[in-house]
Amino acid sequence: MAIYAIYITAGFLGISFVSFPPGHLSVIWLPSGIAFLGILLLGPSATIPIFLGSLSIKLPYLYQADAAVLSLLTLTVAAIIETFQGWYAHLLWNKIFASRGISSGADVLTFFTRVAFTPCLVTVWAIVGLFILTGYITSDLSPWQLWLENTVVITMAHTLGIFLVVALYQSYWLIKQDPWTLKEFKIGLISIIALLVVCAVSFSLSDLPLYLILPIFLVLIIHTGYAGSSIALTLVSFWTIIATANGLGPFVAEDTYLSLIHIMVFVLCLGLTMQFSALTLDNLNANKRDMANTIQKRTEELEKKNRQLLELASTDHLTGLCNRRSFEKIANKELERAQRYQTPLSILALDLDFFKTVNDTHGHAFGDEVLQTFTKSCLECLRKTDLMARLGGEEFVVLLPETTEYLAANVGEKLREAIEQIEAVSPEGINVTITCSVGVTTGTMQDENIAALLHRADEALYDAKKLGRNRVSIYKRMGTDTGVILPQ
Ligand SMILES: Nc1nc2c(ncn2[C@@H]2O[C@H](COP(=O)(O)OP(=O)(O)OP(=O)(O)O)[C@@H](O)[C@H]2O)c(=O)[nH]1
Repeated sequence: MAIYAIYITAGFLGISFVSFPPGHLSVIWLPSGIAFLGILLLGPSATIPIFLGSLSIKLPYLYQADAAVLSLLTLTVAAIIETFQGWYAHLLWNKIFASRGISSGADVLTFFTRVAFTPCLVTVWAIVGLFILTGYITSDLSPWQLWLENTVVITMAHTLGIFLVVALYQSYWLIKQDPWTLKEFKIGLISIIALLVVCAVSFSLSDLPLYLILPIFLVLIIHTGYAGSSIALTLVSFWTIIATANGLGPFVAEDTYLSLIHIMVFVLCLGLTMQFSALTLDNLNANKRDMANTIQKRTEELEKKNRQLLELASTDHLTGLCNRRSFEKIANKELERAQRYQTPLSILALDLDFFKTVNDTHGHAFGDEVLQTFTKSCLECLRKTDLMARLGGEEFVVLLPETTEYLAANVGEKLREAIEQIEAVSPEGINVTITCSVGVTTGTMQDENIAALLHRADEALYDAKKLGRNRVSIYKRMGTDTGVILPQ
């Protein structure tokens, strides 16, 4: 019902406002576009209202009471041909554009020639022939000339009808999918008003300002793309047709057919050029956006990979602790800070006792498990501000900021006791106890870097091993080595 109402409204408006005598040749036959769109959207069920609409529009003008049967027969055949035109156009659309719509500059040309023009070309000559044969279109011209002129003009009218309706429909969807921003809306509105003013001046005072529509269209294309330029095209087309039909503007010619051809060529050239440019620009902008998104995505991926690499480069893969490289970097900073602010800083060197035996007896994989359990137990005893690292093999170190030598020794003792409690079950089901030796030292103002502390902690650790293992040993200073200036 809605299709029927829209179809006959457009048809009667076309006939009354934008038709030229004789024979009510509409310049742009919008019903052909509505028929196409109706069938495209609603399927076969739309053919009935379109057929009835086509019949209804022509009835008041072409029905002759004295030849009622012939009139009705002619109108029915014409309505069938027009309905077929919409059906055929929808078939072509489905074949070419169903999946992508009109989405590039080249598509505009393909759509115009294949979907809008071809169905009109194969149907209009028959309608015109029928009207000439039945005497509805007459003139002084020879029948062939009359047929040719009318076929050309009406084919173009129907083609432009499909072209403009589809452009408006696509614009509607584009704006619905991606609504205009306030800026786009303002620019679109101002440009369209400017176009209408230019048209008004051109059609009433002088033809010259008509050229101004080109730069205004350019602004519209840049800011509102295909959607804005299609809306403007429709408005300019109707403005042109109404003005010309009223004898105004540059398209008025002595011969009606010439006027029609002028308008059609104008609308056609303007439409194809603007839509081609708009879609090409829209695609360029879309590609630019895609490219920016891809670059951003790739950059984020790269940053993530870099972070992972950095983590891998600074972490020991078995225990998840810092490796020597990252430990030294952090510990050197801590040492500088301790020396600068005169705060205590100590380190512990830890080494599992007889770990080689564990490996040799129960296998390397179990040895790995022991190293992980050892790490976990140590971390549970330490503060978040302490830093434990694996320097290599079964050699570990703990950095204890804000911790004096005495307190560090206590921490070492706590760790030693915790490790002693570990009961690891070997693959053979044997409970394996482990112990560790700990060397303790604290920072001095003379320490140039953390390596000096590591060296002393190692010496203390060596002492612990020498004294029987499973014990904590504090580095003993002697002679020149007594410069402990950091608070104790
Ligand atoms: N399972 C395992 N073993 C390791 C790893 N890194 C080093 N080791 C082993 O740790 C053992 C260290 O042995 P040694 O340096 O002789 O020391 P130890 O047997 O613990 O004896 P002391 O330190 O004198 O008590 C060697 O057998 C190494 O193969 C590792 O990542 N996983």
